[in-house]
Amino acid sequence: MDNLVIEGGQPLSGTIRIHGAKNAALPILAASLLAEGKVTIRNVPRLLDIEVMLDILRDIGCKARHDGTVVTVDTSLATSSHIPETLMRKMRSSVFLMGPLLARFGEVQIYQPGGCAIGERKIDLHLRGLEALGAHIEEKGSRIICSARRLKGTEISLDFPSVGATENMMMAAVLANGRTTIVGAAREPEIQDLQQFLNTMGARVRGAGTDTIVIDGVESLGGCDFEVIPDRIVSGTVMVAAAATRGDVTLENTQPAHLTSLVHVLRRAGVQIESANDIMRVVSSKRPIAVDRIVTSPYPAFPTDLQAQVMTLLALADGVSVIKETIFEGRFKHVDELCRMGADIRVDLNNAFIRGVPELYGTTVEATDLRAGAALVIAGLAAQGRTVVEHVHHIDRGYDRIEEMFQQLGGNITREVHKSKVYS
Ligand SMILES: CC(=O)N[C@H]1[C@@H](OP(=O)(O)OP(=O)(O)OC[C@H]2O[C@@H](n3ccc(=O)[nH]c3=O)[C@H](O)[C@@H]2O)O[C@H](CO)[C@@H](O)[C@@H]1O
Ligand SMILES: C=C(OP(=O)(O)O)C(=O)O
Repeated sequence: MDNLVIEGGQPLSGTIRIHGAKNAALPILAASLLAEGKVTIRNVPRLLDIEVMLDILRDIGCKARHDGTVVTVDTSLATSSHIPETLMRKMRSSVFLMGPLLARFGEVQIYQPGGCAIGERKIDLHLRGLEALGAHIEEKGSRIICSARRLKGTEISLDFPSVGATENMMMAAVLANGRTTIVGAAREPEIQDLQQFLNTMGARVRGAGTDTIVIDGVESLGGCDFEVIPDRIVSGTVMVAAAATRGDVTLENTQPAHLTSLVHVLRRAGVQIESANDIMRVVSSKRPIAVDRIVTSPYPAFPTDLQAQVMTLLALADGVSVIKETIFEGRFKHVDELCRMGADIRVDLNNAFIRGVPELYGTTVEATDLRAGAALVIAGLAAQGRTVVEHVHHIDRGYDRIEEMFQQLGGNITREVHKSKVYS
């Protein structure tokens, strides 16, 4: 397993182009299964989760290539709707295959998905939604078999605006008979991107970005050429890193409108931010100011996927900040590691009380999940001395070579590649 080695204390500066969004590309790749024809998807980042999704598509008979940032998928030879447990368990997003495979083959066999250990992450809303569309669902241990001759449009009401369940319902409903209305839908930008992709293939979906999505089923979908939106969480990570190192960084290929809640928090912390079109500039020369209360909630509120990174910034702030995590119960695993670097953070249930310290100090820390890992990289870049971040494979799920991204901005960060030992 690789490590990242960081010599901290240098302000980041320069310009960086933000890669495509993991959380948009993954459901879009799954949705490509709905097409009769070849699909070209651009701005697809080179990430572990994307590789796993392409491996699953290949395993069920599709042809899939990833050249640079362009993915081509030909689903005409897809023959199987059974996903092996080993592949299902490699990431949470394998669950996105359920809706499209059911719509296309009338049957799907999957297993409980894997993913980062950040909380319970049930899939009951996905299953209940498919049942409402007429699917018969059988659960045998971790194996789940869903079947339906043709799904039938209906009204689905989500108790919680789950991103994945909203996306799975949209993908299942596009080929259903009649109209489906999803009430209480998630409103994330990635859902709007999925709507755009489905409509480019010939679907009739509207309402994404609001809490009611209406899908009029069509008989078939065709191939298309589509470009994925920039990754707002990668943008946010870079912005926080610029602020934590008191740097001056310009982001290109970003979407300021997707980052409003983060911009508010950073401005309250005293960070200067300017934006125009798809460019943002983040400048900070002073110690950040504490932010009294941040609450993670579904979009457009503050995203859970930026909670850990912002906690690193506030660990260096002047004063006491409070962060409440309402989405995942296990998303404070970075706290112990930040404390090992000198942070003063106390957790009480889902509240973190962060008493800012003037400096963090480099040491060896472990990335326990994707965004916890990103937070530790930011801490390492801002800290005095040398930080080693272990278990980098978690970070590789969501950042395309994070060390190169920060090297471009002057960060002193390198990867130690560890080849597995061969025992004779
Ligand atoms: C690939 C992708 O897009 N991942 C994102 C997606 O994950 P994901 O789609 O898994 O997140 P959800 O919005 O579904 O989950 C939010 C909450 O709902 C609960 N829940 C969800 C589904 C369900 O059937 N039952 C249930 O109880 C979850 O346990 C969690 O507590 O949204 C999360 C919340 O913004 C982000 O952190 C992830 O980065
Ligand atoms: C939790 C995340 O992703 P996933 O849903 O793919 O595990 C994330 O991107 O921070």
